Amino acid sequence: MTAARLDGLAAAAAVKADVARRVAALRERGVVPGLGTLLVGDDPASRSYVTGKHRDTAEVGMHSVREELPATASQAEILAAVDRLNADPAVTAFIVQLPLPDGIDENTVLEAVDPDKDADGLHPTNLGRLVLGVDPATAVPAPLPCTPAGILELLAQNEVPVAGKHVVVLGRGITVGRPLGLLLTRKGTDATVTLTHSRTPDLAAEVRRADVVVAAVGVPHLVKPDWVKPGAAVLDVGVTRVGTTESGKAKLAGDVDPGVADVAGFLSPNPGGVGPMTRALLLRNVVDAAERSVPA
Ligand SMILES: Nc1nc2c(c(=O)[nH]1)N[C@@H](CN(C=O)c1ccc(C(=O)N[C@@H](CCC(=O)O)C(=O)O)cc1)CN2
Repeated sequence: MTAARLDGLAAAAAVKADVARRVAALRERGVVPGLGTLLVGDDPASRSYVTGKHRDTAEVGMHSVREELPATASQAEILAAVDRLNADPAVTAFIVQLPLPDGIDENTVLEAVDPDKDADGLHPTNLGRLVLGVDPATAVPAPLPCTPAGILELLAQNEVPVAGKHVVVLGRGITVGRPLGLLLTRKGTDATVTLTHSRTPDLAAEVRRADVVVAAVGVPHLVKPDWVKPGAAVLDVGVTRVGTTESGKAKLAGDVDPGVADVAGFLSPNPGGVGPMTRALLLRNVVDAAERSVPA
């Protein structure tokens, strides 16, 4: 078996086309949605993700505002930058690029973001709304964390069902695993989820029971072909820089062994799978926030 490719670039293009249409409609009403970003430090991966986010905003007709601080910035300086973005009328919603440098309390920084301007869905109020919103029909509208929402969109566009299926998520982090478990178990989505982590005793045995596997741990090629049920859908989210090419470009490895393509029914490439969806769903969160801010 060769797995069908869950092409994140194609799926992200469809999301971005819809966002661009909605941005154009808002502009006709005099509203220009704006994304703000705050980058602290000089991690090359974070810098390249933030640069990509600004490129995306230009592509869909949005405005963007970029705040940068050195790796030596204090917690107070970071909180002051968050306050500037909270107060900036040109910023509809913004993100604080994670991870923050060692010694900075990430939760305090995320909590300082105005929940109405939270483009990442990571403010405790918005995560709480996700917890409460097990029934989307009665839920308060709130941004969803971008990678989990992107994974659901990628599966939906490729008609991979999750309702009634067993999804095994590897990784309990706040940007992917934990909110993904909440999203997948909402009414209407109706998956059964096993959320695994570094202390799960027999990871291979858990993964073998999965109809859908989401690997978000950052361990190169952790998920082996003999862990995967034939025909399962496998989403490769984690990424590790494992060196540099001769031309100086970073060499990346996903969490999924390439041999899994011979066993799985569907496989997201990495790069080119979930990463572009994370960026596209960020744009959707910003345009959602802009539409919420104007009368219907
Ligand atoms: N505030 C946040 N910080 C971080 C998040 C997040 O959702 N919010 N997620 C990740 C990083 N991330 C977005 O910020 C992100 C990761 C990967 C990609 C992406 O498009 N990757 C490309 C490959 C890019 C490369 O060559 O390095 C791909 O997969 O094709 C976009 C965004 C942690 N921090």
